[in-house]
Amino acid sequence: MGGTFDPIHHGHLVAASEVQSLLDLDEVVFVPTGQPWQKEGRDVAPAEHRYLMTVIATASNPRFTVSRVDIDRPGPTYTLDTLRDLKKQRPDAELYFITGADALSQILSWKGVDQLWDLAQFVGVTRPGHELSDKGLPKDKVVLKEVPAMSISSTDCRDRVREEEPVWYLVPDGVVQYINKYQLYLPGGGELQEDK
Ligand SMILES: Nc1ncnc2c1ncn2[C@@H]1O[C@H](COP(=O)(O)OP(=O)(O)OP(=O)(O)O)[C@@H](O)[C@H]1O
Ligand SMILES: O=C(O)c1ccc[n+]([C@@H]2O[C@H](COP(=O)([O-])O)[C@@H](O)[C@H]2O)c1
Repeated sequence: MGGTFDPIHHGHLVAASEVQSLLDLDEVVFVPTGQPWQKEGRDVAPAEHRYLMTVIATASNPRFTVSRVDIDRPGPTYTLDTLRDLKKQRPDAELYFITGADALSQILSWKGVDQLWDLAQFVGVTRPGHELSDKGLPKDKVVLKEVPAMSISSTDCRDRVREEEPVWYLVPDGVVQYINKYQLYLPGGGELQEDK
């Protein structure tokens, strides 16, 4: 499952857990984006913070892992590269790429979309406020799944932190504490050790 995870929240985690169970997947690899080019113009927290929050959020699930392939690759993040890198690391694996309904509806705008279908199956999952559809997508490469509705977005979590409203229970406890520790999403916050 690829995502900017700024921050990772229970919508991501429930979707991943549900797809793991429905498809009986051995592993769900969370892949935080390096430079999410379709989010250019937005302030995105440093990749190391997003990576570490993803590690904290997934640590207790033995089937969840986190990959650095996208944050360690320079330049804009393209799923074409993500899937090629994951395939190199797991040559025998059958890959499934999990996306929410909003991301799936944008997939035709992704780099080299025609080549994506040969690299993985795509699993589109329901997300409140977004229509889940495989219109215009190859039917044999895309599967649609209903997951428990979690009306949570990273945008809302960031806004809440900024407004000093709670994000408890929207994100895992360790992620709340991480956000507080580094003052993420607050003016002047989010500095990493090496920034200083
Ligand atoms: N509540 C949710 N339910 C189902 N899927 C979700 C949910 N939130 C995010 N996703 C999916 O997870 C992937 C990564 O999402 P992303 O990290 O951009 O989170 P986001 O909440 O959409 O962030 P932002 O609000 O900053 O745009 C995308 O495929 C997205 O569709
Ligand atoms: O490959 C692309 O061109 C592309 C364009 C936009 C998004 N994606 C991927 O879609 C996933 C969700 O992205 P986002 O921006 O909604 O967090 C993440 O893995 C991104 O790298 C990929």
